[in-house]
Amino acid sequence: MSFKVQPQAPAVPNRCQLFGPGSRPAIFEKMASSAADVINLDLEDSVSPSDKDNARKNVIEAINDIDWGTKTLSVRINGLDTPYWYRDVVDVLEKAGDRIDRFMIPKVGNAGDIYAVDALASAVEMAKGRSKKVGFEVIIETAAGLAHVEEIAAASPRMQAMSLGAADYAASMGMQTTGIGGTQENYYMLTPDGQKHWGDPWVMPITAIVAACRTHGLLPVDGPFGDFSDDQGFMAQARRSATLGMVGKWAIHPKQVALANEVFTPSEAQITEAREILAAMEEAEKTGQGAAVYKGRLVDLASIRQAEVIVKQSEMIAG
Ligand SMILES: CCC(=O)SCCNC(=O)CCNC(=O)[C@H](O)C(C)(C)COP(=O)(O)OP(=O)(O)OC[C@H]1O[C@@H](n2cnc3c(N)ncnc32)[C@H](O)[C@@H]1OP(=O)(O)O
Ligand SMILES: O=CC(=O)O
Ligand SMILES: [Mg+2]
Repeated sequence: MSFKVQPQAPAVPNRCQLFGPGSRPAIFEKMASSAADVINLDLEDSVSPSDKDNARKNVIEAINDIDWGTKTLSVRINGLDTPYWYRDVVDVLEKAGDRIDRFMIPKVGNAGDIYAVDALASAVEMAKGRSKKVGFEVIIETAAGLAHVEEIAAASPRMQAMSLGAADYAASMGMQTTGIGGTQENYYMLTPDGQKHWGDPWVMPITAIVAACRTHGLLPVDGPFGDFSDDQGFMAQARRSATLGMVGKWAIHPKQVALANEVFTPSEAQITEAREILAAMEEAEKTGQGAAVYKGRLVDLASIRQAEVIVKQSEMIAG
C-alpha cells in the first residue's frame, strides 16, 4: 500500500467509443445521434494515405458544424512514425473550435511520444489563444507501448484514457492471428480428458493497462472487436474487460454500441447487491464489527470499496 491516494479517473461516461473514418462524412450525423458516450473521428488507419488531407478537412468541418450533444468528441490523429500527424494536430487546433475534447494518439511507444504531441499542441493553443486545452487518450498497441505503459500513463496532465488496440498489438507482438480481439482459435489448453479449453490472450495487456490507468487516474478502455456479426463474441470480450476493471469498449460498427452500453452500465441487480453490502457493513460498524456475513459470504471493509465502485459508476452514468 502506498501513502499516496489513488487519483480518480475523469468522471465522464466512457462506456462506448464509436469510430468512423474521417473520409466518410455521410456517417457523421449518424454517429452524433448514436448512444455512444464518446465519438472518435478517425484520421489514422481507416483512412487511406491518398485521402488524409480530405479526411482532415471533413473532420474539422464536422467538429465545427455538427451538434455532438454532450458526447466526448475525440479525433484519432496519425502515428508519430508518419508524415501526417503534425498537420493533424496543427490544422485541427488552428481551424476547429473548442468542441473537440481529445486527441487519440495511436501506437504510442514511450512518454517521449506524448511529450512531442503535448509540445506541439501547447504551441498551437498558445498561438491561437485557445483557453480549452485538448485532452489526450492513447492506444497501447505495440510491444514498446506495453513495455512502457506506466510512463505513458504518467506522461502528461492532458492524459485522460488508454485503450488496448488488439489488431496492431497482435501485429507488433508477432502474434499468429488475423482476428481482432476475442477468442483466438489456437490459444487453448487441453483438459486432462483431452477437451479444448480456450484461454484469454488479452488478459495480460488489459491488466497492465488497467493498473497503469488506475495508478495515474485515467480511464482504461478495451479497443476493437473486429467481427461485428458476432454479438456473443463481443459481449464475452466486453464482460471479461469489465470484470478486469475497464470502463468501456470501442464500437467499430453502430450495432456494437448498445452491446457495449449494456455491459458497461452496472445492472439493477449489481447495484442492488452493492447497496445491500454497504447497508450490511453500516449495520456491522454500529456494533464495532469490521466483518459481516452477506448472503452466506464474508464482507468486510474491502467490500465497501468494491461496492462503492459499482454505486459510483451507476451514479456517474445516471448523471
Ligand atoms: C481495427 C483497428 C482499428 O483501428 S478500428 C478503428 C478504425 N476503424 C473504423 O473507424 C471503422 C468504422 N466502421 C466503419 O467504417 C463501418 O462501420 C464498416 C465496418 C466499414 C461497415 O460499414 P457499412 O458497410 O456501411 O455497414 P452497414 O451497411 O452494416 O451499416 C448500417 C448502417 O450504419 C451506418 N454506419 C456504418 N458504419 C457506421 C459508423 N461507424 N457510425 C455510424 N453509422 C455507421 C451505415 O451508414 C448504415 O446506415 P443506414 O442504415 O444506411 O442509414
Ligand atoms: O487501433 C486499434 C487496433 O486494434 O489496432
Ligand atoms: Mg491500431
